[in-house]
Amino acid sequence: MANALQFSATVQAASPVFSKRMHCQSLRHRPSPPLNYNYNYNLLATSLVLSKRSRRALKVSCEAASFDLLGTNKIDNEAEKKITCVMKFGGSSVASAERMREVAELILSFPNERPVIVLSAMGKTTNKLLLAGEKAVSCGVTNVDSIEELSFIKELHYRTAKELEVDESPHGQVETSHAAPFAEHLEELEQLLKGIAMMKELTPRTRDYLVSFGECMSTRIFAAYMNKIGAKARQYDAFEIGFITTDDFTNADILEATYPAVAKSLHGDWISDPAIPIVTGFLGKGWRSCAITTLGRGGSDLTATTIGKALGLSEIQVWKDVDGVLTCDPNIYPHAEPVPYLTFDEAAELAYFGAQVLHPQSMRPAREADIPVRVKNSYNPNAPGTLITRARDMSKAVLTSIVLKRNVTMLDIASTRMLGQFGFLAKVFSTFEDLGISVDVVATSEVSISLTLDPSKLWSRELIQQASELDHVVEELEKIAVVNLLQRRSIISLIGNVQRSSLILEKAFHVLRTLGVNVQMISQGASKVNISLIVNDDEAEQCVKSLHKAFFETDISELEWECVSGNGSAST
Ligand SMILES: Nc1ncnc2c1ncn2[C@@H]1O[C@H](COP(=O)(O)OP(=O)(O)O)[C@@H](O)[C@H]1O
Ligand SMILES: N[C@@H](CC(=O)OP(=O)(O)O)C(=O)O
Repeated sequence: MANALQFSATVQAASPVFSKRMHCQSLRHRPSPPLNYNYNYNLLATSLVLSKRSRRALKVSCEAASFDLLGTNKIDNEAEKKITCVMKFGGSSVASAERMREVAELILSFPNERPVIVLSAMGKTTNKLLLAGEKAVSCGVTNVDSIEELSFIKELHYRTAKELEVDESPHGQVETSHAAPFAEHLEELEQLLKGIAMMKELTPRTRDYLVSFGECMSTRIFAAYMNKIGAKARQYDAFEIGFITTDDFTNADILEATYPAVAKSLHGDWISDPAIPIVTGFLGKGWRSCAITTLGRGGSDLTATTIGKALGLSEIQVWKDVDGVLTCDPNIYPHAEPVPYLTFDEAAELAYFGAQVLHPQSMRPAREADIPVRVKNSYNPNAPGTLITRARDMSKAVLTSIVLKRNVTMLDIASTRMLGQFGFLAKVFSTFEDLGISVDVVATSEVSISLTLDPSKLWSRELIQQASELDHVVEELEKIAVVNLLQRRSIISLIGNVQRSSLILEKAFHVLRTLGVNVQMISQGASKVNISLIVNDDEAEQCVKSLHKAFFETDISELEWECVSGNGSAST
């Protein structure tokens, strides 16, 4: 069964439902530093004082939610013309003072644009914060100040502020527009790590609160710098301006109420006192918990597309450290090349199946509002980048990109009953639904089903929990089927013009056969842009390299020659 080659349409995991009504609870502010260390930091994170700013944000969110229900667009058209685009800069683009200077210059080099800026945390700050949190769990309260990652983060932010000549701490002074009041965040971060050390536990909720310091500090420093050089800017914490999410800590989804709330906040301020908005990427506020949530790793892309849709902007730009979306991960194969055009479907599939360059959910708001997304390189702004739109000319398109998702768990499930049994698939999928596990790729026959489990959902849990969950899945499925669990598999996704699937498959199987690789499952997505192949983890990289050579380093006419028939058609 493990090697059985099956072919069927992919059943995509159901998209999260966005219909929950926004619950207008009090929007709470970041907790004040504790008066002493003898506290439960979990309670601390929820028992908060409503600041003046939070009360204003609450009012704005509630008004915006009711304004949405009325369906009336109160924002006047003149104002709508003013903000033109959103520009998101990832961690690599704002990793140092020098990079921040270059990004500021880049923003100001578009005098006709009036952008909203979305920033990620500086460089690898998010990883460092997570590591610091892990270390705090076991290091003991008195050793927190010697956590290496904490020192690194402090040093990086103080040094950057110093090099940019912005005040890091307006304590005791009147807060000026070029002050970057992040010193209090660093104090608070240390208190939080002490809280974690005391509790010896790092919950998903605390993890989100912990990583939020990265974006809160980078945006404050950058906004202060913009003001210092005379470009009037205003910093915003996304969780204070209406980014309302589910309470799925570490992987929250944006709720519908976000769009009118964010539009109202940003437009309102723009109209009364225009200044370039500098917004924290990645962060939101849980609609029930009112605690800070994060949108999953790389979530600032989603912040940017959400703002694009909220404000009805004409373009969404995501600035990275590569020349756009590439034909494969450059870390696997350095000869990867930029892809000039993509459809939303292709980009979404590419991101969902593991291309780190875009957040998996980030295409949804752009597609819903039909706003072009441009992926550009902040290190090389002259490179054309990748333009992602609803449709593109597919007449010459064969393969667009190859994506690798590693460390995937595959299940072969064969019914214990014979042919014609109804309800088998329903039972299998309801088991996954009950256990809250989503499925990536599926191939079925009448009595058997092969599928892979979404590692981002499964692996975000603790290791022990993962193992017991997998055991539980197998146990449940064994009530109706013979189950074979296969770990350390990889999904190779061939993103492109599936109207030419015969050509793609012929070529791909020729390559894989030459390598002696046995494909264990194959599935063609209903989206018609993706063919997924499952192979062993240890064979996967070589497969990607060889596939890349065959598809992208071979003259297209050679591919055409092999193609018996099949004109591409425009994708919509
Ligand atoms: N298909 C791909 N195209 C482009 N980049 C890719 C691809 N697959 C993986 N990557 C990696 O994604 C990185 C860019 O994404 P990311 O780290 O999120 O950037 P940023 O932090 O600037 O937002 C690149 O440096 C590259 O190593
Ligand atoms: N800082 C967050 C959010 C983000 O979007 O980052 P980046 O744009 O650097 O991928 C992360 O590292 O996941």
